[in-house]
Amino acid sequence: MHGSVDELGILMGQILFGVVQYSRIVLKNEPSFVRNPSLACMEEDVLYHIALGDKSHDLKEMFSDVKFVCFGGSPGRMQKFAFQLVDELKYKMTAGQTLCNVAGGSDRYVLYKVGPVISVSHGMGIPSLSILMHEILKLLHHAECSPSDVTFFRIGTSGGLGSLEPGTVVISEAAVDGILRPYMEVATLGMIIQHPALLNQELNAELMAVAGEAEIKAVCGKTMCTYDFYEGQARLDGAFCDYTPEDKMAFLKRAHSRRVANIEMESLCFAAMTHRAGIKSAVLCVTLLDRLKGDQICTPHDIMEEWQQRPQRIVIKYIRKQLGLE
Ligand SMILES: O=P(O)(O)O[C@H]1O[C@H](CO)[C@@H](O)[C@H]1O
Ligand SMILES: O=c1cc[nH]c(=O)[nH]1
Repeated sequence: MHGSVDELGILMGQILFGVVQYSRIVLKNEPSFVRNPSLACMEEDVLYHIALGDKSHDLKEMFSDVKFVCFGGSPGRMQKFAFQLVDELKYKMTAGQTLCNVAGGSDRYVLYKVGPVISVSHGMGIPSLSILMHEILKLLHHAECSPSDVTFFRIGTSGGLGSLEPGTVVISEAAVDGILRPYMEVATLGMIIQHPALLNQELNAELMAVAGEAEIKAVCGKTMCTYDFYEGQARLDGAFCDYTPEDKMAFLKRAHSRRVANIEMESLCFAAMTHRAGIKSAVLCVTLLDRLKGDQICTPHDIMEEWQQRPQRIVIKYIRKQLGLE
């Protein structure tokens, strides 16, 4: 790309036009973990943040049987989830064997594999998830998994809106950004590219049915994904706050009137990147509080632990069904 303003203008026009086309082409295309011709020309692909690589590791041997990838923010939660999978999937380990963090060579994320399931932590916020998503998608590509056979889940926590009893699981029908737009914007080559943040309604219906069977209270609704926990989510308890309690309530009520059921910080990227790859995915987040009633999260730890398990229980039951274990 050359530097003149005119050339840049033409390029922007072409690319911006191309983006509109591009979104449509992606929808018609077969699912694909990667769409990047440069990858084939690289001598080695180093998945730096998960300390794996396509030359340093036999990714096909390690991961070709993966069918489900479960993401969640905290390393501890995803480690516990992995150990729970060992029990629930009746995963056989030889004497003295234990699960190991496959991404242990890096301390950015943890990644465990239990049979056909990956449990991986993504940290907080879109930038952290986005890095991991690129590397997980490339990992599955190098492992020669089939994109139409793999399902991604985000199992997390959120703030609820609109008289949802805390502890309710929200299954996201779509993700919207902090000003309620249904796409993730990525600044690319000096331009803003918009990627639609869509999720799979069929999968959502199956998950709602599974939640019903497990007697876990769950609802479907839009999820607002923000870039910040405090001002981005209209909290009054951040270090800075330039709005009134009335402004906060008016904003949250407006969001709720547009079908927003909960607020968290990764669903937009999760939905946009899985949709772009054509991979089936779902976001299930338990609500930790009703944001129309407050901002601070002060529920006792043991209750919170039990609530956090709820999205995990739904996903485990769904996976067990898919694997013919129930
Ligand atoms: O779902 P988990 O991982 O708990 O993440 C939620 O909690 C964090 C904020 O406390 C944000 O990352 C938000 O999305
Ligand atoms: O209110 C909340 C609770 C959890 N996570 C969020 O992002 N917001």
